[in-house]
Amino acid sequence: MTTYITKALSSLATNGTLTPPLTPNENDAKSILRSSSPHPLISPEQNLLRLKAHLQNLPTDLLKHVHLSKIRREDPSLYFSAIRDDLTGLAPIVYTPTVGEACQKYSHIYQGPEGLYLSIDDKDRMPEILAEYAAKLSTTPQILVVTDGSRILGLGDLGIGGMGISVGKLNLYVAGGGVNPHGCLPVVLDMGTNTESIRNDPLYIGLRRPRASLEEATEFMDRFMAAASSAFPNAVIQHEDFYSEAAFAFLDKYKNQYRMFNDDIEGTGSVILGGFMAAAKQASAASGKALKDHRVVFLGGGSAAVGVAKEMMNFFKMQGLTEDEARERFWLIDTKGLITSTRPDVVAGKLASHKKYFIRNDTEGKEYPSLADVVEYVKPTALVGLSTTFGAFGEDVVRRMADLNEAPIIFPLSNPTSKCELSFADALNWTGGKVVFASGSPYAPIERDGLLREPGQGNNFLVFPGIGFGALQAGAKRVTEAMITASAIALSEALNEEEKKAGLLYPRLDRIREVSARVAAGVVRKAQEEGVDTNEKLRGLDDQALIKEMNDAQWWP
Ligand SMILES: O=C([O-])CC(=O)C(=O)O
Ligand SMILES: [Mg+2]
Repeated sequence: MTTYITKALSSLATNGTLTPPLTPNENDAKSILRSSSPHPLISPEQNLLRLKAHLQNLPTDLLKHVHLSKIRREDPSLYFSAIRDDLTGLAPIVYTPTVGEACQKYSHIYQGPEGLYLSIDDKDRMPEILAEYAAKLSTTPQILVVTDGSRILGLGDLGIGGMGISVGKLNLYVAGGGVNPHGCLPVVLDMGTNTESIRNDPLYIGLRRPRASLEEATEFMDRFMAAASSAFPNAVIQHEDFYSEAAFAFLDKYKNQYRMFNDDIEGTGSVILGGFMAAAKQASAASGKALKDHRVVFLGGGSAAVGVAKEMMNFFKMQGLTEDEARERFWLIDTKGLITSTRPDVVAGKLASHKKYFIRNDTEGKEYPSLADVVEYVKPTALVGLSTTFGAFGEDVVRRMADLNEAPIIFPLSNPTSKCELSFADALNWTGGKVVFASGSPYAPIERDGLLREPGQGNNFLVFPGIGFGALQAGAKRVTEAMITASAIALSEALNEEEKKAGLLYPRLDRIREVSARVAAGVVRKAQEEGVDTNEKLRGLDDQALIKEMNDAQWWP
């Protein structure tokens, strides 16, 4: 068996694919038969050591990802023991950035089903298919992560390859949130893909048709949401990586109807609000500027950008600003420049509806097409990137941010690293070390001026496991906006003294279980205050007791 897999993996290393599929030879087949009963002398500890040693020998992160996926299917306890043992080291393999490459090559590295694959061709049979699937499961799903693959990280439309992201998110639900792996159901809704190279790939395992229109997709989603909520009545449904228009449309449509939330709009919004609360404090301490006077420029106009900007408005409301005043703190730039009321496409009524909220009315007919123009005009204290454009925060702009600010806040958040607007090293160099930094994908710490500088990772995995787990534990009927904001506040309060001293914006990854329990407790508390909880056992507990309940409910490998 091992030789077979080693051969397959080395073919993947040299060709980048598993083709042609290798067939085990006679000896391999014999060893497969022999290995079917457990070896009496092998302990779980030794298995873990063996897995680590094997991973070290694999030459690329993708091969490590593929090997770990196999282990997860065969032995979830070993898999999650490995992640528990070294989350910081393995998160970049099982999650971003490597999961992005795994989604791109999904049909090439496919080794068997990992969850529920639903096709738009079956849209009329959703209730039967889901009921049948539910009947076959030995445990009831608690968390569903569902994508249509239409906008995977910053990598675009990957069709059925989006399954990789549903699986990746659920890895973090288990490792970070403490959800039982048997309660996790990854789902991909195959509605075609507009990426021609994927459609024409002979190995592609999805529908070879252009992506369904939003109207067709909505019809499918309506049926899926209804059937999934009826087949798994207690589950929380997380929407992931839908393209912006669909993401907003589905969130608006379903948030008051089902126990669901959108991770890119709401999860990313929460995590950046949480990090910005710490960043703004640091920057204001350095500059003496009032917290309410921060000015935030966004590069990007997608679901994550608009979701984050809306969620960040809560920061300014906490400083006493009205909604209109809070909105005035944000300038959004999409592919056509700063979004102004006088821009020709805006005048022509062609602006996507989710961006309309942030149209600037105060630019007196002048347009600002580039980021550098906007920085000169706004003189921002903070720059947030959700543009999916690698290197979009160029040297001139970054140096200018450092001229304008004692401690410029720069958050290049696009994922994976190949789409990130600015590397941590460049951010430090071009600001002379002044930057307050968080990125979406991980960067390693860097020593500078005798200090170890640790970058923040403003990735929604710091909150979505807690949001989902909290909603589940509360038996929440809905996931309300206030519950999302509560998750951000709980995250910001989870920083311990050592982390604050080290200037971190986010808690360290090795405390993720504790942090998720706090986030979950914050979510439960807010659900109770909003009257959407149904779990009476959690009512009337003080904060410490609630956090303990969340900790105790976590699954461990
Ligand atoms: O998956 C991640 O790393 C964060 C995220 O939701 C995205 O980029 O769409
Ligand atoms: Mg996402």
